[in-house]
Amino acid sequence: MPLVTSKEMFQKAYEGGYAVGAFNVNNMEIIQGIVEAGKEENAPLILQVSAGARKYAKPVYLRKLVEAAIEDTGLPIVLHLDHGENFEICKACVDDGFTSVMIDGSKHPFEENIAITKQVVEYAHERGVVVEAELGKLAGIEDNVKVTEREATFTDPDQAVEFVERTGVDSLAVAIGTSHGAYKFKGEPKLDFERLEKITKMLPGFPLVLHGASTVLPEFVESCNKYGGSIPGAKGVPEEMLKKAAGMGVCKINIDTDLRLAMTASVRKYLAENPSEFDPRKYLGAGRDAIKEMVRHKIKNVLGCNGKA
Ligand SMILES: O=C(CO)COP(=O)(O)O
Ligand SMILES: O=C[C@H](O)COP(=O)(O)O
Ligand SMILES: [Zn+2]
Ligand SMILES: [Zn+2]
Repeated sequence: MPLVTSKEMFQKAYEGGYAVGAFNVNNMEIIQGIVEAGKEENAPLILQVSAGARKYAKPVYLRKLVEAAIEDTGLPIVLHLDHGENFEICKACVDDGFTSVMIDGSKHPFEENIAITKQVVEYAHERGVVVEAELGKLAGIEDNVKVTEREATFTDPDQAVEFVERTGVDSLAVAIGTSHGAYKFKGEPKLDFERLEKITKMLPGFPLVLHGASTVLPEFVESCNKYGGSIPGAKGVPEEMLKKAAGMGVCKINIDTDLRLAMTASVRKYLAENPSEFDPRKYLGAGRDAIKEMVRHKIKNVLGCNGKA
């Protein structure tokens, strides 16, 4: 099975009322943990690479690791660029063999976002690659740029329809109250489901994407803090809300922070409990196992994409 696009994946997910997990990858252990879980659960997978990940690992290493994951598992896997900020990085990834790219023009005014998205769609579609765009602005941290809650804006449903029609984009990330990182809510978690419902009704059959969708499970935060970490007050999107969104046209759910927490908690614990151990395979192996368990949990208990490969 070669790399696939998300076209058919999203269609099946939309009709089935479930979502496909899009997991951020940065190194071999993360990739192996994710695909081992995907294989055991027979789930379709989206592996996404940010600009920061490309810088950290070098593009060729990530691409070859994902190729290895496909050869190893035989799963349908989408290789996706996460938050491409301009045409050039999207083009580089299309040319590099990615099957999906995100052009994130959400920080630009509406007309500019349309123009830049159209340019990417044109280039990508000619080469059989699908495109995700973003409308509305999420709060939180992205590539070290902090968008404050005041600067964040929710997606306007009328604009979403116009945006999709004019750009020809394949999926759209919407802002309904989620945010990137481990600090998503100060008080009670709340998402604007009325807005989501409106968008879904006005764009029937069209796949939507939810960014900033980590749950920040308390046991992992507690474990980080117990073994020398300091991440007080972290809070994410409750699992029930993610399940609800998956039944409302959201076909792709982005998860990065929960992987980071799983890996960090397990590495901290391993090193704290085994102070004389210095073989990186031991603690990175513990990190890989934790990633695998986290992804299995997401696939089975939150996304509902188990058995859908
Ligand atoms: O949206 C994301 C990647 O694009 C990840 O969101 P989290 O920070 O909630 O994991
Ligand atoms: O949305 C952002 C993702 O979590 C990727 O984060 P990063 O830019 O630090 O790799
Ligand atoms: Zn964005
Ligand atoms: Zn994101």
